[in-house]
Amino acid sequence: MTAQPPYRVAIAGASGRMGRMLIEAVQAADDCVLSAALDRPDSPALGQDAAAFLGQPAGVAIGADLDAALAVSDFLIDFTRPEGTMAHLAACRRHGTALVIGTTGFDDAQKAEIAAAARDIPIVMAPNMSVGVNVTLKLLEMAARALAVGYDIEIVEAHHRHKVDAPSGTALKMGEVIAAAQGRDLKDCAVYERVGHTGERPAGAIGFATVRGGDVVGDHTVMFLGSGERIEITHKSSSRATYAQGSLRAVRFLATQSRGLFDMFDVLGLKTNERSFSENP
Ligand SMILES: NC(=O)C1=CN([C@@H]2O[C@H](COP(=O)(O)OP(=O)(O)OC[C@H]3O[C@@H](n4cnc5c(N)ncnc54)[C@H](OP(=O)(O)O)[C@@H]3O)[C@@H](O)[C@H]2O)C=CC1
Ligand SMILES: O=C(O)C1=N[C@H](C(=O)O)C[C@H](O)C1
Repeated sequence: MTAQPPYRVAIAGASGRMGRMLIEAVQAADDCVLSAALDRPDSPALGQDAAAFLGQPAGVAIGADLDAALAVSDFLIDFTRPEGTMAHLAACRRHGTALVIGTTGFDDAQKAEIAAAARDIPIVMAPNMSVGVNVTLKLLEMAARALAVGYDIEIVEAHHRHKVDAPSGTALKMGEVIAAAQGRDLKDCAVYERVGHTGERPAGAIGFATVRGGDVVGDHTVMFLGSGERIEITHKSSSRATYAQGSLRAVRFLATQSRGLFDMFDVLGLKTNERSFSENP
């Protein structure tokens, strides 16, 4: 697609935590206009102005008619739940609408369906749209290569009490990036639970621990635990605005793509041609 500014952006999950943040970001952006705002058919928010919470109405009512919304939009930004995203994906494919997916918690079949849709439409999908987290992922790649032998790896994440999936999409992505940098597959080494008589820690495991409570926006720490030292790499979000700004960067990136599945490394120019662990022992 080659959309020209102002980009017509529809927001799904309009009354959610991220939906509101995205509406505020679109309203503040010079090169975007809010073209539609979507929520579930049974949402009490239907019919309300999408930006009423800002005290400055957008002139766009929150609706549930996906086809009507996409008919007037170039882009859809989706921060909802996996089942919502899958419905939005099918509609975007029908309409040729570019899609930014921030939702987390997809299973393998859903991920395969998203990849298949990307043969027809351009999609950016990332479990974390913030610049800081994506730079952290690059730091983790480097640390994982350098600390591949003799260091146990544990990933600890904390989020607000309303989060419904665990571990977070970001924590899983960190595990994937680390495993890949060491020439491994996370599926073969992830440990998600420990309770009772667990026995000693298996060599090579990548462990996950989850904290839920209060209003924590999103904290992630990766520990590389060796003998006599440990390295901790931490990212802490203090505002959801970073996710919204990253999503708008994804929109601008997609404006020049006709199809394909991209991530925030593509959007931020962080893709590198570093040799893999197996090529670079
Ligand atoms: N990639 C990133 O950078 C980030 C990703 N996220 C992810 O985004 C998602 C949303 O997070 P958050 O905004 O906190 O969640 P909220 O629960 O606050 O908002 C979700 C919104 O989506 C709506 N929704 C829920 N299910 C469906 C459905 N089946 N179809 C259509 N709409 C639906 C909700 O409506 P209702 O309230 O009526 O259920 C609500 O408006 C999560 O998966 C989260 O992990 C969050 C922050 C950053
Ligand atoms: O649900 C959230 O809030 C967040 N979800 C994403 C995730 O699962 O990684 C990103 C961020 O951590 C906030």
